[in-house]
Amino acid sequence: MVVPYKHEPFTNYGSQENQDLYKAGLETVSSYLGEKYPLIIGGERIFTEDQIVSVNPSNHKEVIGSVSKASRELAEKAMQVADTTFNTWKKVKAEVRADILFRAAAIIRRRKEEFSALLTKEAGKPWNEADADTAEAIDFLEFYARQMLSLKDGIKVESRPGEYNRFNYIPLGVGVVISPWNFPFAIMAGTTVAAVVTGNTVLLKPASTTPVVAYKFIEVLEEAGLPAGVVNFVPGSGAEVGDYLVDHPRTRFISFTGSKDVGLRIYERASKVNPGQIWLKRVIAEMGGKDTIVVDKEADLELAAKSIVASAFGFSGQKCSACSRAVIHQDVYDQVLARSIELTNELTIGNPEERTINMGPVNDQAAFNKVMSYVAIGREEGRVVTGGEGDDSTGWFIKPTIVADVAEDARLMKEEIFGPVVAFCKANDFDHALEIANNTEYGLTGAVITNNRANIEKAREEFHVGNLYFNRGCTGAIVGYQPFGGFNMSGTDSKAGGPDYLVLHMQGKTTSEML
Ligand SMILES: NC(=O)c1ccc[n+]([C@@H]2O[C@H](COP(=O)([O-])OP(=O)(O)OC[C@H]3O[C@@H](n4cnc5c(N)ncnc54)[C@H](O)[C@@H]3O)[C@@H](O)[C@H]2O)c1
Ligand SMILES: N[C@@H](CCC=O)C(=O)O
Repeated sequence: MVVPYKHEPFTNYGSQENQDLYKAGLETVSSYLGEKYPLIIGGERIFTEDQIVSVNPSNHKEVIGSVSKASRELAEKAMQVADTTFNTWKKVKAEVRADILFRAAAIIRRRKEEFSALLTKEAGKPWNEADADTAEAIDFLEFYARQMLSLKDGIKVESRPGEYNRFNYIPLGVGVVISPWNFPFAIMAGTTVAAVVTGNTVLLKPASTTPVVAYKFIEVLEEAGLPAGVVNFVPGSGAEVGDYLVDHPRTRFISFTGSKDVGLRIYERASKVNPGQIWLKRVIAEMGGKDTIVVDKEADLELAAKSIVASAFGFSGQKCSACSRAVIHQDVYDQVLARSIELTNELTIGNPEERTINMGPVNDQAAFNKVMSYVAIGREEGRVVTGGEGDDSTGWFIKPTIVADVAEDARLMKEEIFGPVVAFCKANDFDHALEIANNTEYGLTGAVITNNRANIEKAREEFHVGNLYFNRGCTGAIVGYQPFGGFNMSGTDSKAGGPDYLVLHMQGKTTSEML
């Protein structure tokens, strides 16, 4: 009997014991810095000359590891292995598949601080953010395992006298899982195991700036008993390996999380039926956001400022759910802006290996350049009232930046920045605020801070986002509690961590037997 699902608690780093554990995690990670990692195809370790070098974004001279890079030939080899392994894996009982996930969760729980410390080193996550990423990876394993157990016998359908009808789910085939660097553990692991527990085999292409944590996760799956060939680890260039696998006629589905541009490219390419292909590929695509916190005039203004600052600058604003627009009723705009500036100025920025650091670096030089270019745009489109400076000499650090008095149709209000920059925009009234909140092509998260019940109900109906929160920030969905995914150009709204997610990786089969 499996105990009911409960999300993994976050670690209290106020305790000395937990601080010591985290430091021990950092030491463990330091002991393997700079190692070389192979591809894994059918359990075989393959080293290539061409390598992806993963560096610490807080200190770009520190190499986290060098990971072998798949060529098209190796991607083809991996596809053949995954395709063959599907014939055996699809017949493994759902209980056995689920048990592997439960076991993997237990292994990660035992190595929690090591994984979190690795996320600090490889992705620049402060302790609490790294801990949340690790906890979410555990949650996905625990939640999807239970979901599979509840789906394994199908869904009851009606039968008439003399007839026995059944409706069951069967797996799809080979899935290509393409993951982003910003939740390099949770999203990479969650998307991989959702495909695996439903009986599919996987080619995992992790993001190129965070491949080491993905390799460590594959080791966990192996230790948990996952047979060789079920998950094949094929890091590589998106353009080369990504396109090749997306186009491949034996690819049955693609599970992608990342930017709108790449998501659209995948969606379009996957729609083409290539020679030898006998199915329509399925695409799960979770993409970007331009997420808004709306503040009403009847609201707890301290809560509003705290929610904006935490959602805008948590993990340097590098969450698809991050608040990049604060839309505030004109009557309270000045107060919320002033308090948000004060709170922002209290944030500590630096190498997140130090526990007291609130905000670390951005991901890489490209991210640094992009975010700084939006800061420059912000100077033209509004008033930079705090932050606005960057330093890429040792790591890619950008001060948390507030741009005030931005017009509702400005670029800063429309385009995903994916960094620590938030635009403040004044609304005439609550209806106007909702209109501004909806004026983007995205529709991922949003929050409304208000004490007005009628306005809560209005927003519930009219604020068009996949994840809408009231009187809290707009980040931090919990697996199994707040299924996560967005509308419009934010993706296919697949709702990771939700009750419908696994079904996207399967096909329904009806059998009807005359008795
Ligand atoms: N909606 C969500 O749940 C969610 C979650 C996390 C991140 N995101 C979004 O992800 C983006 C940040 O992540 P990113 O910078 O890693 O995104 P990205 O689109 O640059 O890369 C995502 C993945 O796609 C791969 N890729 C690149 N080109 C490819 C191609 N032609 N074919 C196949 N794969 C290819 C990359 O190597 C990487 O593994 C942001 O836009 C963010 O909003 C969305
Ligand atoms: N699920 C995360 C965001 C994932 C994307 O970056 C949240 O709810 O904040």
